[in-house]
Amino acid sequence: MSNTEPSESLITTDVETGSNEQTATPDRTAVAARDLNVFYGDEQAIDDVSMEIPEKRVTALIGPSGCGKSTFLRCINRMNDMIEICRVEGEVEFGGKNVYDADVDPVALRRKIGMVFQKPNPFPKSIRDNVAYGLKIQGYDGDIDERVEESLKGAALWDEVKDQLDSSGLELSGGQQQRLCIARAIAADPEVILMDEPTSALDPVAASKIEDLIDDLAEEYTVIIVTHNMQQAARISDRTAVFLTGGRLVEYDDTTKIFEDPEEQRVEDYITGKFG
Ligand SMILES: Nc1ncnc2c1ncn2[C@@H]1O[C@H](COP(=O)(O)OP(=O)(O)OP(=O)(O)O)[C@@H](O)[C@H]1O
Repeated sequence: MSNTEPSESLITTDVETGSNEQTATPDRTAVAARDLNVFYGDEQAIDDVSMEIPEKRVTALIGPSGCGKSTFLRCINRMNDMIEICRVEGEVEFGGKNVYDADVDPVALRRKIGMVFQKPNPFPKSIRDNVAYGLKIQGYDGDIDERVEESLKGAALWDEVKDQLDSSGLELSGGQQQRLCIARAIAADPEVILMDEPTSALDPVAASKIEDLIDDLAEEYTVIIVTHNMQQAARISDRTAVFLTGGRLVEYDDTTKIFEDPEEQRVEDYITGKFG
């Protein structure tokens, strides 16, 4: 939330030299979870999680299967609203507001906080309409073709599809379909893009293109990504949050710190493959 003071832990200073000649710009917080608890019926999936996620950075959520990463991600844009037995307590602050406040429109929220899923899910429509569909529904009054082009460029797909915009999105390869879904999210002009294991259904070459794209996206958007692939988290993220069983956030820090010198033995054990 841009009107919130950045937390001290996110302020980068040159500790070694104490130099303040190059004053680093402190990261601003894009999304903050506060005392978040999530239940499916009687079962608790997220246990009292608080964390501030910096703007225009890549934040990775890692941890063993079932530890609540996807649940946490889905809380951020209220995708869990779709799950009847799911109950959320606590707050997720975005844009200076708790997204769970009664006056927040979840549809508008999801335009600002887009989502990309594990399996690419383009609509059975043309490439153009996949990107334009949301704009049309929204009653966008700008130049739709221009926006389609910009979004496809932003998703590093334009050069590959510019001559076939009227072909079905389903005819694209898996990696291209995933980039089309990213273009669809970008078209809505989001601030945050949530990604739930966006490369796990792709071959290594397609996955690597998405990783490069994520790096570019972070220049403009806040990216929050769930990944099972620790090398991927280490390669692409600035911050890493480690969740362990029971939906507890065990450690959250700069990615290099998490991977090179974690505070918690449990985190080191997880990262070195001793469990999970
Ligand atoms: N729709 C649902 N209904 C009931 N329980 C659910 C639902 N979704 C998740 N859970 C439970 O909540 C807990 C956390 O699941 P979640 O999918 O968030 O974990 P995860 O860390 O993303 O797992 P994975 O890495 O396997 O995708 C698990 O115990 C899971 O069984």
